[in-house]
Amino acid sequence: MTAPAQPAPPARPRRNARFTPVEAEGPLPWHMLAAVPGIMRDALPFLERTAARYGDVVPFPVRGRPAVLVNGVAGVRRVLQDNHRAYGKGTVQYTSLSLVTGAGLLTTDGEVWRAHRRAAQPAFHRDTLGHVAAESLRAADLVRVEWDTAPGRVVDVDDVVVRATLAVVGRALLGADLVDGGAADGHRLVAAVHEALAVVVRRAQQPWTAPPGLPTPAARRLERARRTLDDACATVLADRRAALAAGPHGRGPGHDVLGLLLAAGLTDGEIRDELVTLVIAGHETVAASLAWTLRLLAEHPEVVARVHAELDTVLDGRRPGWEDVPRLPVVRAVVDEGLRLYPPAWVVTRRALEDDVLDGVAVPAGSLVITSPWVHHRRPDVWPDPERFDVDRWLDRAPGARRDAYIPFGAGPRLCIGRDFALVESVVVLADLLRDRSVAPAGPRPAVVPSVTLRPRGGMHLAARPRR
Ligand code: HEM
Repeated sequence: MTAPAQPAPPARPRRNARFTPVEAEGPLPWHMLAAVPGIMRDALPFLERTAARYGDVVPFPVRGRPAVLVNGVAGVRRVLQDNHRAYGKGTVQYTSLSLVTGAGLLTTDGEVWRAHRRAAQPAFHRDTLGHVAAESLRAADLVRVEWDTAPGRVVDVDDVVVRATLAVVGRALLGADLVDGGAADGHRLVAAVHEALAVVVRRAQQPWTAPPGLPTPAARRLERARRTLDDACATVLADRRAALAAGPHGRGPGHDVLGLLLAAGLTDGEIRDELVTLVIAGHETVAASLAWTLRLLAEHPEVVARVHAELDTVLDGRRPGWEDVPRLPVVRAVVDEGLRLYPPAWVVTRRALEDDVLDGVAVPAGSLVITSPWVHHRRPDVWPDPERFDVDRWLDRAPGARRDAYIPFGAGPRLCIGRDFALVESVVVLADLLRDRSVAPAGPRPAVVPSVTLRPRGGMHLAARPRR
């Protein structure tokens, strides 16, 4: 005899129904209010807690257009890849960034984006990145010199890699020396980028800040920083035009990104926006990744020993080159694992242009959709013991589910144009630095400051030790 069917328990009313039309549980306004000071200090634990408590689609209780945190592997994949046409870049994150970058690849949509991406793409093709490896060795030299001359061989790695990676972007993409050359002095350029981004981040965190155009102190700082960036770009462009007028030069107008953009007929204003975008997107991201990865290595001498064994076998004492990159799987696994735990682009946002359904939840057109590589890379169902720095995740196991749950460079058509550039640079810099040395912590692991990228609070002080 079968038991009589039990009536289904009445569906529990959604506690946040008054505050969001998105039919999933999420925090209530007073939870958000209580969380604000913590979010302002460090948004990452809040995002982690929220995802762990509410699941794959979490609406926030905001007035106006809904805001949803999307954590599910399928949901994030749908936003960035499978249904990418239904999502645009009109979010606070990107409109604030465009105050500095203008309408560059990171912030634009539609035809302008497509045309500029098509024009720039050949400069980033995997087969053309030999010069990135060569420039990365010069970057490693910069770090090496600082390390070898610093008292106690302790340096703020973060400070030096930011300048080193700026030099790589300048020379590899624009044929310009942004650190020691005439375009701008590196410290000033780095300071201008930081200044501009600090204002942008504050704007993104506090949507109630003064409208652009009001002469507030922050607006004046932003304007000064923009002028430094504009001057550097104008110098780079003028130098290239002068060189072209003087006859064929070096890699010519058609090969590096500046040459490609000129050849595609972009206006000076459009080129300025793309150059600022590439300088901003292309150096602090790689620098943050290198700084955190070196810190993880400093805490894991057993992994450094495996790196040393690989470098001894493959390089036998010489410096690494581009052709070595595929032959260094352990170094590459270190880079991949570093990017998993410290994805510099820790949040990626979109505006829903149409109604959609994400992980079974209807998300209306106009919603702000927030995805977080930081949260995604810590899903315990995909990444067992997620906080563990475990390079064997990349060496021993088939990609399986982790392929879709690993998004340090985004996914789909808006995948980072500089992905392979960054990977070549990171592998070559790490291989060259570790060839003859180890790293050791000089103090506790710094706190993470989730700004435009993940910055180490107070810098990243590490000691270099000669190899035993
Ligand atoms: C570890 C280093 C890097 C990380 C983690 C990173 C991360 C990302 C992510 C997550 C996106 C997608 C954003 C979105 O979908 O909204 C992106 C886009 C982009 N990145 Fe990177 N990036 C890195 C290095 C670079 C480098 C080296 C360059 C250039 C030299 C670069 C240039 C760009 C540009 C131009 C875009 C916009 C692409 C488009 O939408 O067409 N990035 N990056």
